[in-house]
Amino acid sequence: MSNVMLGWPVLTLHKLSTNLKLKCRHVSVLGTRHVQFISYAPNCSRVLCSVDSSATKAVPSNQLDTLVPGGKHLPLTDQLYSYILRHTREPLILQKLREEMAESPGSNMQIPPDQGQFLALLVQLMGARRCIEVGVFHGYSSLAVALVLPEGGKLVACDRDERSLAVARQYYEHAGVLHKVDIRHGLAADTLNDLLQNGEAGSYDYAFLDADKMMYREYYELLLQLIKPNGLIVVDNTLWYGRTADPLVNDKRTKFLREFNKFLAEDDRINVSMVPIGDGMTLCRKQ
Ligand SMILES: C[S@@+](CC[C@H](N)C(=O)[O-])C[C@H]1O[C@@H](n2cnc3c(N)ncnc32)[C@H](O)[C@@H]1O
Repeated sequence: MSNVMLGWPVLTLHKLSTNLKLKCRHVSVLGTRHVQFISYAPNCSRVLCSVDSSATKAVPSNQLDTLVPGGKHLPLTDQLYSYILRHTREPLILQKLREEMAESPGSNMQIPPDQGQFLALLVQLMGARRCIEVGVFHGYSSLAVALVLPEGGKLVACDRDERSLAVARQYYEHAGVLHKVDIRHGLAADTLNDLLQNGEAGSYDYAFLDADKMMYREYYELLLQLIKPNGLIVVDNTLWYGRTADPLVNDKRTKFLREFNKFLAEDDRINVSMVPIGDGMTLCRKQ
C-alpha cells in the first residue's frame, strides 16, 4: 500500500499497479459546494481523492510526484464533511447572506461556512487589525473577518464588480460592521498599487486573495509588500477543484495555479502551508 499526497484530500492508493477507475461528482452538503472523486480499484478498498469533473482516468503512479510512506490521511467523505458543517459556527448574518444569495449567479464562488469560521479564527489568533480582501463578491468571506475585527480595525474590501459590492455593503451595514470596511471599487492591482503609493507598505496584518486566478502572482507580490513581517496572506482555490493535483488536467488556469503553488512552496520569503479546506487554501506567513 502506498500513500500519495495530493493536497486535498490526500489519496491513499492500494496496489498502485492495478487499473484504477475514478468516479467524479459535484456534491452539495447543506448548500455548500464540495467536490470529490472516488476511485475504485479491482479487489481493493475504496479510495478517495480530490476532484475534477473532467478527470476520467486514473493517475499513473509515476506521474504522482509526492509519495509519503506511512502518512495518515482522512478522506473527506460526504458524511464527514456534513459532520464538520454540523460542528461549524456560522454567525446568523452569514447564514442569512448565504441563504438569501444562494440562487444568484456565481453564489458557488463564495467560501463555505467552515472556511469562513477558519479565517475568522486565524484573524482572531493573530490579533489582526488591518486586513485586505482581494475579491469580495457578495461579502461572505470579508464579513466573516469584519465581524471579528476589533473596533478600530479595518478591512480594505476590493472588487471590480460594483453590483456585488453593493450587495456586500448591505450585509456589512446590517451586521453593524460597515464602519470597519473600506470598500474599494476597481481593479485589484490598481487598488493594491494605490495602497502602496499611499505609503501603506508593511502595514497590513492579513490578506485574503480570492479574485481572478491568472493574476494571483501579481497580487501576491503586491500583497507581500503591503503585509507586515509575520503577517499572513491566505490564497484561496489553490486546489482548484482538485485539478492542480491532477496531471491529466492542463487547461490554462489549472496550469497557472499549479505553477503558482510550486512557486509558493519554494518561496523562501514566506512560511507556507496548503490547507485542504473549501477549494484548498494556502497560508503564507511573511518572514
Ligand atoms: C471568488 S469571488 C470572491 C468570493 C468571496 N471572497 C467570498 O468567498 O465571499 C471573486 C471576486 O473577484 C472579483 N474580481 C475578479 N477579477 C477582479 C479584478 N481584476 N479586480 C478586482 N476584483 C476582481 C470578482 O468580481 C468576484 O466578485
